[in-house]
Amino acid sequence: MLTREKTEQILRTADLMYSFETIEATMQRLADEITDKLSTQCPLVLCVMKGSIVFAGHLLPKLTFPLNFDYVQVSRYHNKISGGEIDWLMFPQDELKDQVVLVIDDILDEGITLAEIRKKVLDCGARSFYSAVLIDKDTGKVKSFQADFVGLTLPDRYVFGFGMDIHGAWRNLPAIYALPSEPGK
Ligand SMILES: O=P(O)(O)OC[C@H]1O[C@H](OP(=O)(O)OP(=O)(O)O)[C@H](O)[C@@H]1O
Ligand code: HPA
Repeated sequence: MLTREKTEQILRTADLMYSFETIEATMQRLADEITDKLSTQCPLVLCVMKGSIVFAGHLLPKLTFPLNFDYVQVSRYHNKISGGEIDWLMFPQDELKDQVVLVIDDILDEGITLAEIRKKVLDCGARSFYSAVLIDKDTGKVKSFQADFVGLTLPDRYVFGFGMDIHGAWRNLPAIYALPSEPGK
């Protein structure tokens, strides 16, 4: 875990990428798009913990149609800033058969996490799979996964805030920040 001093220093040297106001407006647009597509289908909405807790908390009250809710918990970054193997910590496999599933995640980076979740959800018998992400990171590479609903895009920098962590910290920030860009990027 980071010290308090180091945690505060990270924020002081970071760049603000999206304010709370921008994120809130984006949330309403996403909710409208999701409503257009899924409002008659009583979807099972799965939020991907931990990162999407803040996104889910703001988006769900804007989805004013019948739905069911549960969560998946996976970790691929393990509080680091580059990804590795996926650890499956919670997966509600018994609930998925014949469901229209909407998975909501904070960030689509390399796309590995959501590609694996989609495979598992469909293997468990879901009728269809949709995904909504708050951030789609422009990695400059072809991804194995595209989201159906995308909030905002960001350049290929490590970002945190609004649910996303930096070494486990700052998920609680109401805006999105990026670590200083590396020279040459
Ligand atoms: O597109 P990818 O490169 O696979 O990365 C995206 C995933 O990484 C983060 O989760 P993380 O493993 O950090 O766990 P967390 O949600 O607990 O922070 C984020 O919340 C996404 O689920
Ligand atoms: O840039 C990121 N920030 C936080 N979590 C992440 N998971 C994948 N990429 C990121």
